Amino acid sequence: MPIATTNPATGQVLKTYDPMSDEQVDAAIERADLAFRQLHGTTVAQRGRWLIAAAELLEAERDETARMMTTEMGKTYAAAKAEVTKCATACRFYAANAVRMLADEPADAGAVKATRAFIRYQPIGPVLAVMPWNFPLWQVMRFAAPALMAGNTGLLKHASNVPQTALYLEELFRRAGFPEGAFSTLLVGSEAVDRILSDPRVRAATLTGSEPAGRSIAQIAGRELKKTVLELGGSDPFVVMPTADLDRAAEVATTARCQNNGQSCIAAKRFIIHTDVFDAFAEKFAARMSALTVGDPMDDGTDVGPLATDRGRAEVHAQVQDAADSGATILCGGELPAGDGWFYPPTVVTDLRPGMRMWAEEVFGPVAGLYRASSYEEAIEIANGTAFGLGSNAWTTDPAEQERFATDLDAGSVFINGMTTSFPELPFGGVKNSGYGRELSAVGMREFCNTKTVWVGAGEAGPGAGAHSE
Ligand SMILES: O=CCCCC(=O)O
Repeated sequence: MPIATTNPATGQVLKTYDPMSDEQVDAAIERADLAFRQLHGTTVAQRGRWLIAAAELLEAERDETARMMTTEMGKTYAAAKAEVTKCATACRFYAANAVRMLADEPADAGAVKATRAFIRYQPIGPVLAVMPWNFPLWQVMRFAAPALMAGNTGLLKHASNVPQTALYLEELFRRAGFPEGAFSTLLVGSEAVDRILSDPRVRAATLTGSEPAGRSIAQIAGRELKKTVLELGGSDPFVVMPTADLDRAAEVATTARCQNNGQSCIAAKRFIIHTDVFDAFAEKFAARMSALTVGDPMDDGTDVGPLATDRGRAEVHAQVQDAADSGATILCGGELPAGDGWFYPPTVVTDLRPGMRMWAEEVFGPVAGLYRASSYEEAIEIANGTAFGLGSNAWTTDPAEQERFATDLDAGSVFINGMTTSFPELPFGGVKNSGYGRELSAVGMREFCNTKTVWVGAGEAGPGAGAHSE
């Protein structure tokens, strides 16, 4: 894929970039390594001041930054503005909380025969971040803000269709005051990742992206014995039980499926509805999905903009057609629109069966699959019956059922009577083929820290010397 900005609303190529040479990449790695040593000599409070400066820049430049993102990947301007604001909030959150998150953690010295014992969180060095286009600012920020606060440096290999956003991020951190090299963008194709991650100066990698991309990074990192955090695809269930508020559930389901033009790993994708309320929910949901306005993402009245790439749209349509050809019912949408731009209508498909692509695959567009469950147990079986386990949603007002869903849904998060979303305060990540490790919160920040055990004895032969063998 060429490194270029192509407006998904028109299909027009607006700007192209030459990939960086190996020499340029090596120089950036060297700068990241030097900046790591420099950051080591700074306090958390100093790094917090730089991060607050980044937040201020984001807030001041919100509208033009949002316009750039909309032009590069098609999300609505309103959603892009919200994304910039969310990034600023995350910067402020980590600036305010990193001292607490990185503080030495005392342990029970007596229990380990020490005079003092504690855990110290220390940075590990330059981290490679391989990031996707769908939340081009946020996905990077949720890695960068905690990583920089911890004292790590970042090397960004962003998706090839968002080069302007990638370059903006490098500039943002430099203008905010972080040392040269603390955060660098590498304009390279994915074939360069093996060489970068194999460099001994690069200590770890984080990837948000597809399952194949995750496997590839994990393979390289395994060979090189480097830590990875992987946030991969999802096919999140959205279960609706008879006690749920159906109007509210249908409204949130529509947002949960069509947020970001349907292109979010944590979008609800499989709607598992109890038989008793299936018909009522299906009617309300299809009506809401059909009422969404698809069009120019810069227009305030648009709910759903174009998909980011022509290839992505072709894939979504092929999945819908495969279901229709195999006997599924299309309640709304499903037609490829004529004209320029990679638009796709909000679509609801039901009567899905095993063997259809939509049954097993993630659909990365505004397409919902509706499934019928005759009991709680069947709902759980369908919900957990995929290779993914990122987010999950369940709608019920029965407290006992809420408890059961919280335990039984096999996913990195469970949202009851709401939709999956990310917060700087809460860990974010998945299980099964949705990846491993966590981003955000103290848990995410510590993924790229050396969790160092410090044991201090009195120096006498005896307790300290013998402690390890007991
Ligand atoms: O594709 C992943 C989307 C994550 C969005 C979020 O963090 O809210």
